[in-house]
Amino acid sequence: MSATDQDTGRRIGDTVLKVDNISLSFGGVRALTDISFTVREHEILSIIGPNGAGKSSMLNVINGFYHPQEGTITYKGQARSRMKPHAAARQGIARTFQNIALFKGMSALDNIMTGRNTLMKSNFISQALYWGLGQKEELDHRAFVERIVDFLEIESIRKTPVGRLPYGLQKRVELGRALAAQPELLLLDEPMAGMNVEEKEDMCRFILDVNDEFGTTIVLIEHDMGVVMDISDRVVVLDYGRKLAEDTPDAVRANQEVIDAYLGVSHDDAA
Ligand SMILES: Nc1ncnc2c1ncn2[C@@H]1O[C@H](COP(=O)(O)OP(=O)(O)OP(=O)(O)O)[C@@H](O)[C@H]1O
Repeated sequence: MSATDQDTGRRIGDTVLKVDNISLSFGGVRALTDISFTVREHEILSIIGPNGAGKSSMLNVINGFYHPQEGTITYKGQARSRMKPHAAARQGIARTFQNIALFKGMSALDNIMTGRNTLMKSNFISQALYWGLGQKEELDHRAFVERIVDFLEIESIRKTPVGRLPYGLQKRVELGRALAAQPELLLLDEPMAGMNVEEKEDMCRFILDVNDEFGTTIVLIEHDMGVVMDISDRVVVLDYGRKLAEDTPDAVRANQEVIDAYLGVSHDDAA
């Protein structure tokens, strides 16, 4: 299960996201210090590092949840020091969260539908005025959501309230909701945390398929080194809010600083 260009026929493109000298503090806590790295179009880039290294904070800076004190994010050629999460969503950035953030009482289908919100053009007034137009848009959105349901192989649970689903399937629905926004850049925060081996294999397959079939660029945080080494084109290593390495999986695995800080010691969830 390797994600090299040769295997998948993907073409890694130019830089789509550039993180430049990002520093972020919460009061006296320095979460990120002078972090720079690039993400290329169509690649799968993993961010790894010990607990508290700043991985989730980095994703939150990329999609506008956190505003760094220093540095810039350049996405599709447009540089900014801060932006709002809905602006990031409109520009094609979607994410999932470490702890599942779904509407537990709503069906899998309706949860995935909420991912279409940023793409809905007709608001309440225009829907009232041009009922036919709003109806057509609704049908298009529903059709797209059904495609996602097919793609993620969750037909049998589409009507089930997500709170009743096993954890692995909830994670899959959350991925579906992110995909509903048709993202160009997908940020996944520990998509396989808490999963058994079989669920992890399924999720790996879906991530590779999303990347391959939709051409989606993916940045993911993952603790399972087997998964990281298998599916990543490149890996960024953080430690205490600083970048230790940005390289291919093989080079990262052989990097003595990374081994000393992270790979050489036992840590949560590491395979
Ligand atoms: N909203 C916040 N308020 C205060 N401190 C925060 C906040 N978010 C993160 N931090 C702090 O920033 C540092 C980095 O946290 P972050 O969650 O980004 O690390 P992480 O590498 O994702 O950790 P984990 O692997 O445990 O999820 C930690 O010291 C954390 O306590």
